[in-house]
Amino acid sequence: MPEVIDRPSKPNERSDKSKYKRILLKLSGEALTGEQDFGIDPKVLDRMALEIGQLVGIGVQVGIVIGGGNLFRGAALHAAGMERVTGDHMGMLATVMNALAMRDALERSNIRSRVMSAIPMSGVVEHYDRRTAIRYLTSGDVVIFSAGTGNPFFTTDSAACLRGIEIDANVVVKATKVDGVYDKDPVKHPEAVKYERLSYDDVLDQKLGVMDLTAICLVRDHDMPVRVFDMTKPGALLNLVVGGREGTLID
Ligand SMILES: Nc1ncnc2c1ncn2[C@@H]1O[C@H](COP(=O)(O)OP(=O)(O)O)[C@@H](O)[C@H]1O
Ligand SMILES: O=c1ccn([C@@H]2O[C@H](COP(=O)(O)OP(=O)(O)O)[C@@H](O)[C@H]2O)c(=O)[nH]1
Repeated sequence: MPEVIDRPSKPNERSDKSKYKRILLKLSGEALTGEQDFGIDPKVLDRMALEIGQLVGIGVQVGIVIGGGNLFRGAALHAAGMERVTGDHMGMLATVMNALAMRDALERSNIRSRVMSAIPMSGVVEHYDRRTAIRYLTSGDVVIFSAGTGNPFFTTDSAACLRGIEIDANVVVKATKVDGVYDKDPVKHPEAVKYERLSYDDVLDQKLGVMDLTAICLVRDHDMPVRVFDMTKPGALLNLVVGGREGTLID
């Protein structure tokens, strides 16, 4: 008999409070640095765990893709003289470290969670398997997808869009340091104007830098909506998931 992988389960019984049943949350590695210069700030992780716990509490299934930019980025290592593919491998391994730290924070908050890796790492984390991931999500576990896509020359934004499409999430939610997509980088241009809503083609045509263009092409081809919001704003994630107007919607 074929395996049933998408049956309703207890955690979803309360998802009527939420606009979405299943989300893919992209967390940037840099956000984990918090007040520090490098690495992982446990205080930031604890706050994120609290916010993710609120979603689980209303029955939302949460998949997470975590970046590695707080530790290593392939492009930066390459610019400093390292071979690019080696640099990208280091970047992907950095995302596994962040995922372990995130799982630790979630579990300290009594939120059941799993880490899967696109690169096999027996004894440390499970190897990514889509059907298993969907089973975990359906049973209410948070699933952290680490090691990006498993391939060099990609980013964790692309990994987030890829996993979001694969697990049939209702939306990809990108957590950043800015509160949405602007007509130009708001960090460099304080006069930049924020968009409430944009089409995929608007982002591509205007080359808006909030997400890499490979990722945008992928979500466009699969009609996967993306919401970009400010993770440093307390309560923003929950507000967005219950249908509040947070950040910018790309669809
Ligand atoms: N048009 C834009 N709208 C919003 N943010 C933008 C735009 N162009 C560039 N950015 C930058 O993109 C960053 C968000 O992307 P993110 O992936 O979280 O950061 P990083 O690439 O440093 O990991 C913001 O901090 C912002 O400075
Ligand atoms: O599918 C992937 C995802 C990530 N990376 C590498 O991992 C690094 C960390 O990811 P990213 O820069 O996307 O992290 P974030 O900006 O979200 O912290 C990247 O710079 C790449 O070097 C990769 O090679 N393939």
